[in-house]
Amino acid sequence: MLKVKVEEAVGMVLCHDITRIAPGEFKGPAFKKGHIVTEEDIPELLKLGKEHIFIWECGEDFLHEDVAALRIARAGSGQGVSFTEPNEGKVNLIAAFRGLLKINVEGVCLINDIEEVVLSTRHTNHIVDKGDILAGTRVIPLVINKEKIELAEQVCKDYGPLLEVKEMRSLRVGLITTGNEVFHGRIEDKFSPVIKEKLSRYGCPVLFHSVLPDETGQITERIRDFIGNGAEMIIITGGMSVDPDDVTPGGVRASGAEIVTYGAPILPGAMFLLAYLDNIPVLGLPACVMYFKTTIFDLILPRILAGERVARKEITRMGYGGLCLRCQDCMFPFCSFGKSL
Ligand SMILES: Nc1nc2c(c(=O)[nH]1)N[C@H]1C(S)=C(S)[C@@H](COP(=O)(O)OP(=O)(O)OC[C@H]3O[C@@H](n4cnc5c(N)ncnc54)[C@H](O)[C@@H]3O)O[C@H]1N2
Ligand code: MOO
Repeated sequence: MLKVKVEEAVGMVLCHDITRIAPGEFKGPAFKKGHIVTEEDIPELLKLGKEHIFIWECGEDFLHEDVAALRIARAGSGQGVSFTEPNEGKVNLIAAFRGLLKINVEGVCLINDIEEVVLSTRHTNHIVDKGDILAGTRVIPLVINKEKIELAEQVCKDYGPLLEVKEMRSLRVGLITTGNEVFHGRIEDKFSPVIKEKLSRYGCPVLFHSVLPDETGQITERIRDFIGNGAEMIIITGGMSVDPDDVTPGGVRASGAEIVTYGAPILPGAMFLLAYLDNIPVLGLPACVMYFKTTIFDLILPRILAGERVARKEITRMGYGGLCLRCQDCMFPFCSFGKSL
């Protein structure tokens, strides 16, 4: 702390509140701790009886907390992320449009490893709406050594934007319902309405829909037909487990699709299949997707619509946070389900 004459304090940072009292009218801080003194403040300060004030020794090597927070926000924000003006030293990062939030978790950890620097975020890979808060950043002291902020900026450079929002586009879907019991009319198809309703939330139209028996050849042929006719994503239900009549994975394999995974460490969703045929995603959805409100489908679909090609390694990492607690009142995404690393 340094005592300086108010006339010499322009550009310097106040290190205590300065109170104004007008009897019966007002009592409160006229100037707040952390305020940068301006030319116009001088007469006001003199009127308040302040000829000297205490300021932080904020030389060339130091940055005001507002400036520091803005610099971290600017360096860490990628496409689809805007940020607010500082408020009491804190800058909020905000979604500029609806989309899939992507966070470079490793980069965020490195930023927080820098002493006195804070970047606090939501979870990655979740859908955010326009205007949603994504993260908050600030530094702990009122002024901070410039080198720390330069280091934070270097981390952002090395790791790419730490936060971005990816736009999701709707895909035209070819839906294949398998199962002899449905095909022969022994039971009513209750799976397709669930899938159609979920897809409609993302604006994805179901262009084609077939109900097929448990026959590998027919499944293979229909996948190819749908793609040939313009389907941008194939969804197949039924026949995903290990019973003799569960032939869907075989049908997908025979189409020539590259299987990313058959099986996923997500409950519900263990019997999930993901494959790509000519870059078209082919999803085999186990019956749990029909029964449970939230499943692996809710974790994978947004990523596909955001244009990501999901690799097996990413699916295996989903085991951490992959257990749905099946709460009576589902609060997803405000729960631990799908909060993988
Ligand atoms: N022997 C084993 N059985 C099951 C296992 C296992 O590991 N070994 N895993 C269980 C898990 S976990 C799941 S999830 C399901 C996966 O089932 P499938 O996706 O193969 O579904 P299906 O066996 O074809 O059907 C299960 C059940 O749901 C009814 N169903 C299917 N499609 C429809 C439809 N369109 N409309 C109405 N009802 C439908 C079907 O009739 C069966 O009753 O497997 C577990 N079993
Ligand atoms: O394998 Mo199932 O977990 O209920 O999809």
